[in-house]
Amino acid sequence: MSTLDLPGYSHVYSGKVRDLYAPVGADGEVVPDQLLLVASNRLSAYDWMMSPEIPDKGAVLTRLSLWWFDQLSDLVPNHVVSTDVPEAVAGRAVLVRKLDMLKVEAIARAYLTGGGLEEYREKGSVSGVVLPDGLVDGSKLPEPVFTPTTKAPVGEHDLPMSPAQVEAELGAGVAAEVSRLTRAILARGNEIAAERGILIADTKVEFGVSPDGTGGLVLADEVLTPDSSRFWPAELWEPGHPQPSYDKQFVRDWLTSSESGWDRKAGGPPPELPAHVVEQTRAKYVEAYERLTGETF
Ligand SMILES: N#Cc1c(N)ncnc1-c1cnn(CCN2CCOCC2)c1
Repeated sequence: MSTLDLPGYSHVYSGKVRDLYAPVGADGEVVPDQLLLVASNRLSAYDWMMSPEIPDKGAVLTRLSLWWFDQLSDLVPNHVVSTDVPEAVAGRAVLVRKLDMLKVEAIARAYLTGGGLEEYREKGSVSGVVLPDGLVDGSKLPEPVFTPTTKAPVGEHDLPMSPAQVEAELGAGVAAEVSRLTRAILARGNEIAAERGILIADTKVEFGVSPDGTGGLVLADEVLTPDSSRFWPAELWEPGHPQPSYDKQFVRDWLTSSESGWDRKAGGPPPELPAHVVEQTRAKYVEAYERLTGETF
């Protein structure tokens, strides 16, 4: 993964699909209260980084996240400062307030699948919340459930956190507010997305607080994008089996088809994606953005 040489910025961190830079002042010192959040065109599937990248993915998801921040501004303040960013990352980067980030991945689930379904099948509950009997893969939950995890180091897996662990990490008051806001964000997201034919099964958001201790929780990172959430086409929703992913299904279907020649269980890396899969995947990201926002990419 190559980081960019951005004059006026120093590289801080690279995740699977996004990179973080710190602005550097004329004196060569890092500007202490801002960061540049850059969305790449990288795509991960089945825990592998795909090649080639998906053109415009970073720009589409950045625009979508900015749109959601605006839709949610009555619910929670956010970290966005400006989209006045270096030309090299124009359209796919945001200047943000540097926050003290909470050490909890704030996840809420509106539909049961993935790790939540596994826990439900084992315990009849998820993150301590007892659920009705008879739920299956893709079942809609009576209401969004907060299912927090730790923030594991790169290469390790996030681990489920019990309510007691979250309270120990954040304090009872902040823990309750994080739970409330995370569920409210997903509920609002689904109100809007459902009108556009998209179901958001679950989402991961991140909160921070101002380093000077003033104010309350601030919504950071990205919000309600196909990278942070499971997007499902509403017209294909059918509980009882894995749902098609709005944005990654073309990649998954090709990788698991005989055409790719990839044996996922063998443990080796996946092959290069063919052009038609790359193009179809780009088109799905653009379609999600345009259906949700009503704007043309
Ligand atoms: N958004 C945002 C944001 C913000 N507004 N303020 C401070 N930090 C972050 C941020 C963005 N990504 N990460 C996770 C990656 N960390 C990078 C450092 O090392 C630990 C992992 C933190």
